[in-house]
Amino acid sequence: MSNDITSQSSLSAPLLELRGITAGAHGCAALLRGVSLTLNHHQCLAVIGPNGSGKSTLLRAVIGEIGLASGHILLDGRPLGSLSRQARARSIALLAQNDMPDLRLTVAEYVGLGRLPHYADFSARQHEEIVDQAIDDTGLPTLRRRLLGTLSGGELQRAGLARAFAQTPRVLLLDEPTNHLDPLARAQLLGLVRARGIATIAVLHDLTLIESFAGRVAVLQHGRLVCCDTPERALVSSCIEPVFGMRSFTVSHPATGQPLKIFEASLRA
Ligand SMILES: Nc1ncnc2c1ncn2[C@@H]1O[C@H](COP(=O)(O)OP(=O)(O)OP(=O)(O)O)[C@@H](O)[C@H]1O
Repeated sequence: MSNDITSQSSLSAPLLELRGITAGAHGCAALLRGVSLTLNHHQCLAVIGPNGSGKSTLLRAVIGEIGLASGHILLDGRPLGSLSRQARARSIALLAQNDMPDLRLTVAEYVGLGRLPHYADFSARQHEEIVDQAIDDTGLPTLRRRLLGTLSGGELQRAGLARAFAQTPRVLLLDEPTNHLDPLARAQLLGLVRARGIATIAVLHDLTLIESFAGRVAVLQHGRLVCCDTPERALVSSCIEPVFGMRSFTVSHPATGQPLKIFEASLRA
């Protein structure tokens, strides 16, 4: 086993690899079934799928909140399970869907929590600089001393992203990070993530944002991976319609002439 792992650590190996993982909450049928995925350095992978298809479960399995019934998760070719909690927290940050931070914290205090896994390895000054940078990068410098309880939903979302940035992870996991955000703010937040260059897995519901954000898209249905490909190839009717019940069309952008995907969604009672 150890030889196998060593040989995985070459530069060409993916940063994160899920090999046939099956996982579920205690006493439940499997919520993920044989999912295999790879995430390369600096790559953005979008995970899409209907409600309840296992997207959050996938992220929770990667951070070790949910145990695997079978399969392996490797970081740089090493089983994640062989890493200490601290080593894992230094490497992987999660911005969860229903993060409930203590609303009495200031933005700076909250973002500073991202430094905890690195606490002993940096001076107070260095921690402060990293926190300040994360706050600046997410456009929150004027809110540094504000209590979380006074922020709007979108500001709170950006503070959560700043905390994840401050953790300086190698892999960033984002669970519906554009919730609560207006259309411009959604694009801005995903732009911030891309610009950061961290390998990222983001659960997204807004299919129109994916092409400009992600290099690959994983489509989940009933806990199974039904497709993982480039947005161009994955966001087509043959993949999308059986999963979401809606069609996808590629049209020519009226201003730029670039291919543009539109998704047909009809209201259903
Ligand atoms: N602790 C648990 N116990 C029982 N069932 C669970 C548990 N956690 C998740 N589930 C079930 O697992 C399935 C997948 O949940 P998950 O949260 O991963 O879905 P999702 O794709 O992220 O959904 P959404 O888009 O609604 O956020 C759902 O049917 C959910 O009810």
